[in-house]
Amino acid sequence: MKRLPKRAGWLPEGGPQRLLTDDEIRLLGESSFFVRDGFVDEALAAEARAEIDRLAEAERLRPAGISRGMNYRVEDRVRGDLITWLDPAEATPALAAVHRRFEELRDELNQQAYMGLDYFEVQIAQYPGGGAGYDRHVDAFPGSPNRRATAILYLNEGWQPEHGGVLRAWLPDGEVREVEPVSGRLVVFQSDQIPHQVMPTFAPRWAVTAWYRHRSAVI
Ligand SMILES: O=C(O)CCC(=O)C(=O)O
Ligand SMILES: [Fe+2]
Repeated sequence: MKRLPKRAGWLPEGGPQRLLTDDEIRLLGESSFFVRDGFVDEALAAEARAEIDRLAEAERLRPAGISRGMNYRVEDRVRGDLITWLDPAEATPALAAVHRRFEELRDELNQQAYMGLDYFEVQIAQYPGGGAGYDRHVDAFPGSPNRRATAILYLNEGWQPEHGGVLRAWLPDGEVREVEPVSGRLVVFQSDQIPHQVMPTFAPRWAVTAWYRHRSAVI
């Protein structure tokens, strides 16, 4: 059979466009953590933030709790954000586009890092300012078949150091990283490996977080 000729501009050199770089994949393996800027462009970030504000105005966000089931409680000294879960079937356009981006990220993590992620859930969180934060925690217990990867996208245009609200993360090699939640920035880490904390926030702070699981995981 005759092979199709290569067409310039059809596929980039080296095959389909990849979302993650080799360095990011390597960092996720070695440090369980990486940060990438520009995961979504400014216009999409601004529109997603506006859509979250409209959800807040419609009182669709509620105080986040800690723990699940019988231990669930709202404890705003531990965790001061307002949240809702993002249902792609009902999402407004920019938030639906953000959801698709997280889906592409899942596919890429599976293809490049063999993470076996089937299922993910996406949470929208807004910290109101006034010193709200989230105490040090891990998103999954080590070795449990629960959350495998966490990806956090920030939507805060014009973030200033005096706004606080950095993500502080303790890496396995002892390094402590501080990440400013600037618009379009994505943080990805292995959910059971990285204790982290949202430092007190003195301006409203928006984040969208995806947690990726394996199909067999107990919810
Ligand atoms: O917004 C952040 O930077 C992190 C939030 C977080 O740790 C969580 O929701 O589990
Ligand atoms: Fe967390």
